[in-house]
Amino acid sequence: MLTDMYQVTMVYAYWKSGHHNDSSVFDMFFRKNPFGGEYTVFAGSEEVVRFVQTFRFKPADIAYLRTVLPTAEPAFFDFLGSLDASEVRMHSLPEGTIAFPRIPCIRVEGPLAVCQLLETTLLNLTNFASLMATNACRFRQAAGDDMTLVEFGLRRAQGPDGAISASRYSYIGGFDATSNLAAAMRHGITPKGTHAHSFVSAFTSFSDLPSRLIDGVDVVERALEVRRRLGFSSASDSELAAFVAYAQAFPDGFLALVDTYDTVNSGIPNFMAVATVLSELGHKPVGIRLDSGDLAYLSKRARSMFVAADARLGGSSALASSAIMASNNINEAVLHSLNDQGHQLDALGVGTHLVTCQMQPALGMVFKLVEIEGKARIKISQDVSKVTIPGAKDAFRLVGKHDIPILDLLVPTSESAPVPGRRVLCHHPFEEKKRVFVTPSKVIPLLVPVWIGARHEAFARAKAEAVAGDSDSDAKDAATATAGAAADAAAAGAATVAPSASGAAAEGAAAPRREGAALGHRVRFPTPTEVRSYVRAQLSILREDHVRPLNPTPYKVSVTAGLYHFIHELWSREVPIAELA
Ligand SMILES: Nc1ncnc2c1ncn2[C@@H]1O[C@H](COP(=O)(O)OP(=O)(O)OP(=O)(O)O)[C@@H](O)[C@H]1O
Ligand SMILES: O=P(O)(O)OC[C@H]1O[C@H](OP(=O)(O)OP(=O)(O)O)[C@H](O)[C@@H]1O
Ligand SMILES: O=C(O)c1cccnc1
Ligand SMILES: [Mg+2]
Repeated sequence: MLTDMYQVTMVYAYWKSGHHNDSSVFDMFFRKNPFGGEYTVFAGSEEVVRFVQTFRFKPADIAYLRTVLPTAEPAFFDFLGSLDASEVRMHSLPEGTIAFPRIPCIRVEGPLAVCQLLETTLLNLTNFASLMATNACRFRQAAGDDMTLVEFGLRRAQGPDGAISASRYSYIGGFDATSNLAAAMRHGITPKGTHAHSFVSAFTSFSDLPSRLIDGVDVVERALEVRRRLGFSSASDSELAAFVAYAQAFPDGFLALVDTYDTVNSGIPNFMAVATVLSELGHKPVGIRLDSGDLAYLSKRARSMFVAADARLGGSSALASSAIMASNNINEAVLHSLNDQGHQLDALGVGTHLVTCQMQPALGMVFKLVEIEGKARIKISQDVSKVTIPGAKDAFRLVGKHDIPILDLLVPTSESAPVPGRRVLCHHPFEEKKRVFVTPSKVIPLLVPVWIGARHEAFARAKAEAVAGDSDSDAKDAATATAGAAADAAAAGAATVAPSASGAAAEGAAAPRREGAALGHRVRFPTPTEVRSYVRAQLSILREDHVRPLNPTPYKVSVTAGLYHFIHELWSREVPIAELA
């Protein structure tokens, strides 16, 4: 039911006109990379497979739909209630694959009615997931590998589900931890947190502390002494009381938010005082968090204060290695600017602009029919970028010397796959003059089976047989090819599909193996950590100019010569030449 009403009304019309069982192929793809970039991290496929596994209208849904469509024939609702994804087959990019425009992220094959019904939910499950993972990946690229990145977005995210998805997919994109406990628990992400300003303001004096001791030592007295020795006379005692209370609770996890009153004259000195006592007692204080002001300047100032204080205290206080964390409306541009200013930050907490995807609030993933009853379909548009690439296709990443991907190639499923060491002509899908020969050293199949419904093979075979009796030989060939592919997959073990791009994948960037299953069977999905490593490995081998933040070079997505000519022939067939008088 998490779908648009028009899916159900279309299905009614398909059913009434006898087309509900037509064999169909849909491609889910996007046309433009987000954030002015030239790559997208595809995500959400695990959620898609989980959805398809249990796809079915419940009796209560059917009862409601009867009230929504009161004029529909009663038998339609019996049909709707009987639908599931057992005749559907789905190929997908492995979760975390770096994807490019026009490459099908998911190819869905099966009866028209069911495939149509999957559209909205599949888009809902992948659009935000992919946008979020891409956004996080850009933050990671900007921050560099050594920065600890913590997602702080729960309070600003688009509702509870937006928040959980944001945490999950920002982890995949390269964040290290989340403040969101529900997401951490559900997805096995490391939870991390500091404390808020309210914790500091909750203490008014040392008398708020029921005890001044840590390990039997009067920490207040010792901290006041360190503060004096370091020469800070205007630091807040109530802030120091709060820091002592936090240190008593977490003597080995002491991280202080230092900007409640005055970062340089109070927060940092109070942190140094408590941290010094803790390290004298054998504990290891963690560091500070800056949450306002000039974060580059304050990080550098804090680092130099730590170094100076450490020297003054005899060089064994461990202050010099304290971590400096920053938060406060950080976005990608701020991050690049902090880099330019030579910040001294070790960790960042990022909320609002990460989880709301400030630079672009949605990805335009779409779901288009590319084949029906073995006949390729094309959607024409004045805007050439919106013209769809017809027919069932596979996608391959052609990798050149030094394991660097050269381009992605769309190949009709009826054509054979490109082979390493063999030269292949790659056409721009729409611009005649743009074509190149590529001799790949490796070929990575991008679309792997993630769902083969238990009855898909029977459906495809029955369709092929029906078409065999037909006179249209084009349709016959295409349908036979579809049935053949289904049979191959079935022979490979329909009940335990083990899709893997790893066979031909570039070293270090292999998709994590996923053991899929037909309806009702148990599935092992790659862990978020495996997906995260896969994202990282691919990014590290892509040409730098494709992934740079500003004005990157587009990565090529091409079609085979056969597909190029087919697209243009079909286009001419579908759009007759206009006559002007
Ligand atoms: N050195 C810096 N270079 C570039 N941008 C920075 C730098 N330091 C902070 N920023 C960014 O500038 C913006 C400052 O926002 P704002 O004026 O709301 O902060 P503030 O007044 O210091 O803090 P608050 O309002 O939370 O007390 C934030 O987006 C922050 O991330
Ligand atoms: O700035 P973000 O990237 O969204 O990171 C999360 C913010 O949430 C907290 O602020 P809080 O809710 O206490 O409010 P404030 O900073 O606006 O005062 C925290 O101190 C960060 O500033
Ligand atoms: O743990 C923190 O410091 C935190 C968590 C959420 C939002 N802001 C800060
Ligand atoms: Mg803030």
